[in-house]
Amino acid sequence: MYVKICGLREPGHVAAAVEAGADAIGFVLTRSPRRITPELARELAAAVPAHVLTVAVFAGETPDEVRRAAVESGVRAVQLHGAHPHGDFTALKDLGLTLVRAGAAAGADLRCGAFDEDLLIVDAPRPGSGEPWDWAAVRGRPQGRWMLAGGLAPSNVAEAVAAARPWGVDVSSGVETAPGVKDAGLIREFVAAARG
Ligand SMILES: O=C(O)c1ccccc1N[C@@H]1O[C@H](COP(=O)(O)O)[C@@H](O)[C@H]1O
Repeated sequence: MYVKICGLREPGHVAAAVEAGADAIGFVLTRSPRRITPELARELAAAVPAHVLTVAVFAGETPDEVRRAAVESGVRAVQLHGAHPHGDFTALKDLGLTLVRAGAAAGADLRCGAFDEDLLIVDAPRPGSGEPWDWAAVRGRPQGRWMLAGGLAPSNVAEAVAAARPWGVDVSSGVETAPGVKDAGLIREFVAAARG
């Protein structure tokens, strides 16, 4: 089970996620209570070992804006969340970074790779809201390397995995004590529960 912990802002929480065995760590560089600057993302990413994927999260920025912030932050992957057209992914291909497409299931092409992306995230309608949704509704529909997101937490991730059967899981709110405030204990619990 591939596990991504998203919305990290502090070195201690990055270390907790790495030590807990996360496969990917996300830095939000778009409008959000979790937003950080590309400079801070670069500092945080510098402490992440090479086997853990560092991901910069965007939602609605132009390819040029994404390119600038991604290069500035030194991450190894870019996540475009929401209604980004195929052309946005094509425009970023030459960066040589892992491309992640993310969004709600309704009306979306759920084949990973359909937009030339490397990973797909199937999320709740409101990203980063912590709102659970009907995970079972997508069971058997997404194809390829896809992560389930939206309202996951240590207490429900096993149930969500059993319902949707994803390749991986992605969490933000469920490992926080308040919007944008991560908790090292919840991060550890989440990784263990996702793989349990
Ligand atoms: O986390 C955010 O604030 C965010 C903002 C804008 C786009 C994506 C965002 N995060 C993504 O949302 C899900 C996690 O949602 P939840 O909080 O666990 O319900 C995940 O894909 C994050 O990468």
